[in-house]
Amino acid sequence: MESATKAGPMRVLVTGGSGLVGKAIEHVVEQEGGKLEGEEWFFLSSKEADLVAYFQQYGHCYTAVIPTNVVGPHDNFSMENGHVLSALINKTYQAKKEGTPLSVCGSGAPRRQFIYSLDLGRLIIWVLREYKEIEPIILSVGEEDEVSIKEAVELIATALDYKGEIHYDTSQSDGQMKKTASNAKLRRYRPDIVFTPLTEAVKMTCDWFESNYDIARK
Ligand SMILES: C[C@H]1O[C@H](OP(=O)(O)OP(=O)(O)OC[C@H]2O[C@@H](n3cnc4c(=O)[nH]c(N)nc43)[C@H](O)[C@@H]2O)[C@@H](O)[C@@H](O)C1=O
Repeated sequence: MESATKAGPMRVLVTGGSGLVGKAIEHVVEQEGGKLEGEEWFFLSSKEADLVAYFQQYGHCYTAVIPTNVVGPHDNFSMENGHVLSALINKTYQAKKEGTPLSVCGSGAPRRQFIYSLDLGRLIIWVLREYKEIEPIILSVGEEDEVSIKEAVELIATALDYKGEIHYDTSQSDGQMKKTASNAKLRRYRPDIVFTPLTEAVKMTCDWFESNYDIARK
């Protein structure tokens, strides 16, 4: 850590700990233009955020991003502890294969905003290069793009061509009904941004899961 801080100018960014965000950044850097010369990036998971003080001490520029729920390839698709859409993609895939009903936790009524991981990766790279504030920035689709879990389940069923029964298990927790986040600050900086529509994001993630079933985390 100490030698890293002494290596020269760098940007430090605190993100959530999710593996798919790292993969998305890797992909964006490889496919859409590598690191510029002289750029040093350092990512901290939110669990390591206390290290921020360490970087401040050495005068390095840091900031934090706050993404909302994420969907995309390379996530953990575990039915027990995956993020909601990834867990549901795997559950739907298995239900189709086994001819069993799809079981969704809770009523399906809670609402969430989902950002496609590659959109998030692009935004994180923009933050590293251009965003100079220390105050965190929410990286999210708009409030108008919030969907219910039930609507998201229907997108997955269509993408995977699942025509079986969908059971909403209300003995399981709904969690928070809403966590609506405003992307007004992001919009002020980046009025040009066009987010991948959720239908496409879900379809691309389902296609990736089906094609990479053997290697997917699950
Ligand atoms: C990024 C994000 O990652 C994590 O969140 P998450 O698990 O992806 O999603 P959540 O907690 O925002 O919502 C899940 C909603 O969806 C329903 N639901 C239905 N069926 C399944 C299911 O099969 N798995 C899961 N996980 N949820 C299900 C479940 O009842 C609830 O209403 C958190 O660390 C959160 O703090 C955070 O920021």
